[in-house]
Amino acid sequence: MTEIIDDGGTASAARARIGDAVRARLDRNPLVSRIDSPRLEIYGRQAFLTPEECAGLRALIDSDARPSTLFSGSANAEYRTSHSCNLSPWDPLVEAITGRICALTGLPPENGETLQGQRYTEGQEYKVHCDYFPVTASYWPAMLKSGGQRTWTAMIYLSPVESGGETHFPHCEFMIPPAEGMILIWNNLDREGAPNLNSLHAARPVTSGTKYVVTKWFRERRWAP
Ligand SMILES: O=C(O)CCC(=O)C(=O)O
Ligand SMILES: [Fe+2]
Repeated sequence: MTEIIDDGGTASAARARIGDAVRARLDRNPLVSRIDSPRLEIYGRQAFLTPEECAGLRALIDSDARPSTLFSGSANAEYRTSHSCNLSPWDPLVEAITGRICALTGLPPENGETLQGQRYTEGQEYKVHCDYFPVTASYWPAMLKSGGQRTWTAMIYLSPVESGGETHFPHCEFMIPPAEGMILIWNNLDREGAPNLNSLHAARPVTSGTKYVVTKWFRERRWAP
């Protein structure tokens, strides 16, 4: 019997290569800017989606959103107070936008989890967390089989927010205010392919207005839930 090596928490040449390829591709794109941070690889592109596309995705989220759960499956009233939903990959708008995220990053569509929509009304937030999986978590063995560690996150803001709702990276000492249509792309792993603690982030509480986002998390291998 071959034993599966539980290496999602360590450096890995395969994961480092994914980082290298995405970095090279984004660095070459004149529409994409690297956000200056020594501790985290993070990029942004304004107006990745048109206002009409943002409105279309907001309508899909409004039609299906329910109270968010945490990855562990527990509904946590305190920690992630937004509403969220998985967007159907067969919806033509979702399909088109997913294709564009993959073209932008060069990441294979089959490694991407289902596009998730999220809505935060006033007072709602998603407290500090990492998108990569802790290998000590009870759900890690299942994640290892379903595509392994998460690598890059792509997130698109779908609405302007009057105040609050910034995406805050506390170890990097910056936060990004939502701008309708803007995509943020960050590497949850470091250059060696190990989880990067500095990718810790939070969605700060919305203080006025409503915030909508879609998030796509990519795995190191084909996602097979
Ligand atoms: O809404 C945000 O600004 C962050 C969302 C987030 O962290 C996530 O979906 O993993
Ligand atoms: Fe996150």
